[in-house]
Amino acid sequence: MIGWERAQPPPCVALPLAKRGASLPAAPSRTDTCWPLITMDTLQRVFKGTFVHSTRSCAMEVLEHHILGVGTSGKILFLESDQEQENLLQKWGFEESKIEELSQNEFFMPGMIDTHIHAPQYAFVGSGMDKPLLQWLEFTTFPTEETFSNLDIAENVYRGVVQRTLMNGTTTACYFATIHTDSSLILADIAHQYGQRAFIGKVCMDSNETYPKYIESSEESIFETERFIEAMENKKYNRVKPIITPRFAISCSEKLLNELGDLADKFQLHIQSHISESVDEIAEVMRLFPGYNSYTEVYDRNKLLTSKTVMAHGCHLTDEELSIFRRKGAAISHCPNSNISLCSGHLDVQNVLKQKVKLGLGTDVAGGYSVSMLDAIRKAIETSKIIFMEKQKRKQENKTLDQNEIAQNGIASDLNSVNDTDHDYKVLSNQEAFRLATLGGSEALNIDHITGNFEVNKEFDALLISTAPEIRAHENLFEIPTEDAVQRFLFLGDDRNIKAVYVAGRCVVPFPRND
Ligand SMILES: Nc1nc2[nH]cnc2c(=O)[nH]1
Ligand SMILES: [Zn+2]
Repeated sequence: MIGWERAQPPPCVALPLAKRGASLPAAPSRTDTCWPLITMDTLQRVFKGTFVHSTRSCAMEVLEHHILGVGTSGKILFLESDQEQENLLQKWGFEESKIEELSQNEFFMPGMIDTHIHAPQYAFVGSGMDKPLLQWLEFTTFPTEETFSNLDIAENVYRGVVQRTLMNGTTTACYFATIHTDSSLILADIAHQYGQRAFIGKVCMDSNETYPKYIESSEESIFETERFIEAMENKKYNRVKPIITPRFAISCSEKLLNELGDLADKFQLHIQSHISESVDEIAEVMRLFPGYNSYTEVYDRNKLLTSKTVMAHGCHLTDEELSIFRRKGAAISHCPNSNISLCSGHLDVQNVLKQKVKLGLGTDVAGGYSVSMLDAIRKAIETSKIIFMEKQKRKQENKTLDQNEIAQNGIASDLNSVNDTDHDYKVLSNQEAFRLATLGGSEALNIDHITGNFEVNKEFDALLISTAPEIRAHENLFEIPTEDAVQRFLFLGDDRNIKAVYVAGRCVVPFPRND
């Protein structure tokens, strides 16, 4: 079994974290069956300053004057008020002089989680933005992806996308590669080399009416997916895992979808695909799968909707379909840049959250033109504002219709009445968007027991942010309340503000020098 499994109660465990520390328990004897499993985490680094993260109950928690300890395992051992400093140092046997103190302009936030990105499409990011989805796939995307049978092309583009996303603060990326197994393995290796946490999907597609050159048979697709999974297993990467990746229903036969569902189950793997991105796409799916009632049903009846599934877009899902997502514990990756760039539609984030469906953000490079998750945060907020304005406009139009009806008939029919929920619509807050890019992403990928915020025992995936005035001279971010500095970073910041990136406690940006 591979993947980041939620811990089963282990047969034998080390002491609870709170009890670990300076006074180590005696090592068990060699004959003790627990011996190989005991690992003592020792305190490796301590940071002091401001930490900003999300929890289940608080979209954005700002912890000033705090102290955070990271163990050799890469896990967070404590996060407490710095008033506890002396006790903590004593308990963990750590020297005060080794504490790394942040400046007034700096804070730590969790690493961002891109729940949907196409690594090969980095090759043409920012171009081909003048077509709707299906034409864009046919004329821009498939011809480019086809060239990834060439391993040199793959190596070059994949190195670029891993470097660029890491520099922009993506500590976890859920990647689509191409149909080519060997170049997909190169992507896995590069993510591993650079220390990025990643899911890698060898893309599966056995149908392609519009561009038949970029295709595999269903047998080949299953055989190659198994080869990919096995090769990944043999590599034993700690933080890079395979993910079952049917491209979308249009490019997969029912047989292929079904067999991929079986593979996901057999190896207990994560699953990713696209769903209900554009109206034309949905019509095509319903034409190709006449025996199904909805797009969601196509995946669900083929065992592709599980608690480890993340489906990109979902702009046009009905509430009934969303309720299937909720029941199955499947997640949606909201890709607002792509939704706008390809004129696919808007996802109503507030409705998805109301329906209690797991939700993360994705860049969807290169349907989306930015590799930055900060851009995804901004576009998610802007999309929500557009929906808000549309609802306001509808409300105003209906009010006018009502007034006209009253003038004519003395009473208004309720034909024009706006749904109650439309009146309550709230724009997605900055804090909630921040949560979607961090903790939400970890929930969507079902790795929230490992990463997503600064809870003790999770791995330290973090960004050291600097809002110092010399970085952006034209905005005075100096000496403003932390909440305001965070908000301004979310709207105005970029990779220049990201001074360091940590994955599981290891500094991965700036990149280590080779000399
Ligand atoms: N945005 C997007 N949608 C898709 N649907 C199927 N393939 C793709 C893709 O590469 N990008
Ligand atoms: Zn996509």
